[in-house]
Order: sequence, then structure tokens, then C-alpha cells
Amino acid sequence: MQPKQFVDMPGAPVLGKNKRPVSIDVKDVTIAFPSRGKGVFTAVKNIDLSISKGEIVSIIGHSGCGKSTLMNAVSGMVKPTSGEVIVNGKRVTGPGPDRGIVFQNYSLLPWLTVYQNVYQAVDAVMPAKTAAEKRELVERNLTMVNLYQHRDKLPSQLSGGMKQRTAIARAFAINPSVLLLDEPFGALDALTKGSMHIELLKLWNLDHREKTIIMVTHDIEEAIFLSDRVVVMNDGPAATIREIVDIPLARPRNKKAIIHLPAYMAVHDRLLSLLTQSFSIEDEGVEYQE
Ligand SMILES: Nc1ncnc2c1ncn2[C@@H]1O[C@H](COP(=O)(O)OP(=O)(O)OP(=O)(O)O)[C@@H](O)[C@H]1O
Repeated sequence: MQPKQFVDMPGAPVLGKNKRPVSIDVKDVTIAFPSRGKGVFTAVKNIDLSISKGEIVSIIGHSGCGKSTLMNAVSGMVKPTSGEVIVNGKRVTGPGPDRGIVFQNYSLLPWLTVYQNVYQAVDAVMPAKTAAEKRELVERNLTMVNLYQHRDKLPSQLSGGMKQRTAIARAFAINPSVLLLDEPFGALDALTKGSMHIELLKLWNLDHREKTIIMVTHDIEEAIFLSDRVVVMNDGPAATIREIVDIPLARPRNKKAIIHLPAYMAVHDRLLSLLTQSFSIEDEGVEYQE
């Protein structure tokens, strides 16, 4: 499927490199937190990142480098110390229904059931829908993540993976134009993780590939399979973007087939070496003594 082309004309949206309108524009963003007795701690510094409508971009980097902080600046939950984030042409000043978020810690309301957690979000974001429409939306999304039969359970009665799937169903149900996924599949077993990848891409395809998705992950294979570009962060403090790696693999992608492609191996190698450079120990030729 080819992306829609937009013409250059007065009032036309700002276009990204791939001729699609810019969906998310992170402009020279620095985020510092007050640090007790030590002034401030700068988590990320001078981040510039422009993401087009319909792009899937992953952010990877070592633990604590500022991936979630950057994501939270896009979600509106963290305010940049300097710089700004523009989403769909508007400066971000707080969270909004145009951005659906799935956190690594689920963020479910513990006193509501699985069904109610999803329904509550749909109800808040889509008040104009009838109760029947809202129920249909909730049921469809719970079925998608295979939780319909567990709909009456409370979060405390769920496994980590089930909680995460509830959070995913909730984010999908409100159908935001921007989906922010912070290690969304980290707690899932390999099989469930694989089927959630497919569901995510199905949803993106059904929406004519117009939903913009940013995903934080530690998983290189997941990042390559899902993304158009992978942003590799430097280690903090004051982390910057180390490199943005394009994933030159045509869609739809077949997980089993792509791993044999030279392009896949090249980006995999590149990402692995970017992530391991600062840690690598040269152990070739070292003689071990017993
Ligand atoms: N509210 C806060 N107050 C103070 N420091 C913070 C705050 N939020 C994040 N930090 C610090 O900013 C840095 C980046 O944290 P962040 O959670 O963004 O990292 P991350 O790359 O997402 O890590 P991980 O991969 O382990 O989830 C860390 O040193 C963290 O301690």
C-alpha cells in the first residue's frame, strides 16, 4: 500500500521526509528533573525527532537512558525543561485523547474489572457513542487480545501478561491517531508477544496505516519487525540520539522470511553493535586459566 501523497499548497500540513504530514515533532527537547541536594538531573538533552503520520518508530537504548522520559514528553505527562513537542500541529501541554498510551506498568484502575477498565476509557473519550456502540467496541477489543472470557476479573486477579493485554485493548479501543507504547509486550511470553505484533500491524493496516506509533523496546528483533525507523539513544545522563536506523524492509513482513534477508541482517548487526559498543569486551584470543 502506498502512502497518500500531499500537495504543496498554502495551509497544507508540514510534510516529513517521506512526503507524509509530520505527526510528531520533538524540537530541541531537554528534560531535567530536580535532584535532591544535587541541583538538577538532566535525563535527555537537545532531542530532535520528526515522525510522519503513519510511521512506526521504535526507541531503543540501555536501561535508564531516557526512553520513557522522551515518550512521556510526547504523551504530555512530562513537560520539557526546554524545547517543545508538537503533535498533529498542536503544542503538547498535557495528555489528550489523540494519544493512546500503554505503559510497562499497565496503569489499570485496580477497583475496576477488565471490561470496566476498557469501557471507562471509551466512555471518557467517545461520549457521543451509544451504550451499545461502546459495548461493541469494548467487546471487540477484549476479544482481539483474547481476554473476553476474563472480562469480569479485577487487575489483582490477572497475570502480568493479562494486565498488559488489558492495557493494550484499552489503548486500541479509543482509536487515537498516535499510539505510544512503552515496552508494551515486555511482560508477554514469546507466543503471545508474536500474536500481539500481528494484531498491532492488523490494526495499523485497518486504519490505512495512518496511525503513528512510537514504541519503546529492548528487543531488537521486535523493533526491526514492526518499525520503519529505530531510534538508538546514547546512555544518560543528558542522553542524546545516537543514530536513527532506517528499516528498509517492504511490508507486509513475514517474521520467518525476513530474518534471512541481507537487509535484515545488516540492520540487525548495526543495531546490535550500536547497543553493545559501550559494553563490549574484547575476549577473542584471551586465554582462560583453570
Ligand atoms: N520523575 C523523575 N524524577 C527524577 N528522575 C527521573 C524521573 N523520571 C526519570 N528520571 C531519571 O531519568 C533517567 C531516565 O529514566 P527513564 O525512565 O526515561 O529511562 P528508560 O530509558 O525508560 O529506562 P528503562 O529502560 O529502564 O525503562 C533515569 O536516570 C531516571 O532515574
